[in-house]
Amino acid sequence: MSINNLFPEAINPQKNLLPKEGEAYYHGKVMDIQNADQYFKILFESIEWKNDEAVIFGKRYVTKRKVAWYGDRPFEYTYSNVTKSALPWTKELQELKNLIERSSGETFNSCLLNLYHSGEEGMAWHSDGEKDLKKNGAIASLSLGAERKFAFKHKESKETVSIILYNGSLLIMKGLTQSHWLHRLPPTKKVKGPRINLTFRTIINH
Ligand SMILES: O=C(O)CCC(=O)C(=O)O
Ligand SMILES: [Fe+2]
Repeated sequence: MSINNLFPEAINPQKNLLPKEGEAYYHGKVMDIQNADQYFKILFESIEWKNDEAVIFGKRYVTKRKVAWYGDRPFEYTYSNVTKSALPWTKELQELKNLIERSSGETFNSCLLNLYHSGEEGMAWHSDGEKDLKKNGAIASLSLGAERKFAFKHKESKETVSIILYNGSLLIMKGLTQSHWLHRLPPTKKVKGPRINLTFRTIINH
């Protein structure tokens, strides 16, 4: 396993982190710490956070991690077998969407937010290949709050790539990434502070 960005000067948003069959670009920090901390605080207080639910083999699970779903229109989005309707953008989410669109050169029409209260909450291996998402569309992941490790694992070869997601940093996944790679946010006892992650996405209507 390799940690690609131990040194911030080595961060290159043009460099693909994945060795094959996908594209992931780490932009590092796209805002200063003061801004990142301010956005964290506002989102923590103003977003309609709900515990995530998942129905797996008919059994309902409730996670400690909280989630929220916003978008251009009240898109219905099925995530972990649970369908949610998107809420309208708040002022701050609209600002962050604009920033992320300028930084990435991509456009997005929705955002899934995750709130991890501490390092003990994470997200298991998965890919974001839901049928409502634009196929091979970009997903932009903005991190606020505690720094966390993030890992990719190739579905066949099992090779892994890991990075550290800084406060105020942006990661873009696009192309074949979701078809060929899993990703996760590993839980860790070392991180005590909370983190908010925003994944901007493009939903399509069928
Ligand atoms: O919190 C993260 O960095 C990952 C979130 C994620 O993978 C997702 O919401 O699909
Ligand atoms: Fe994901």
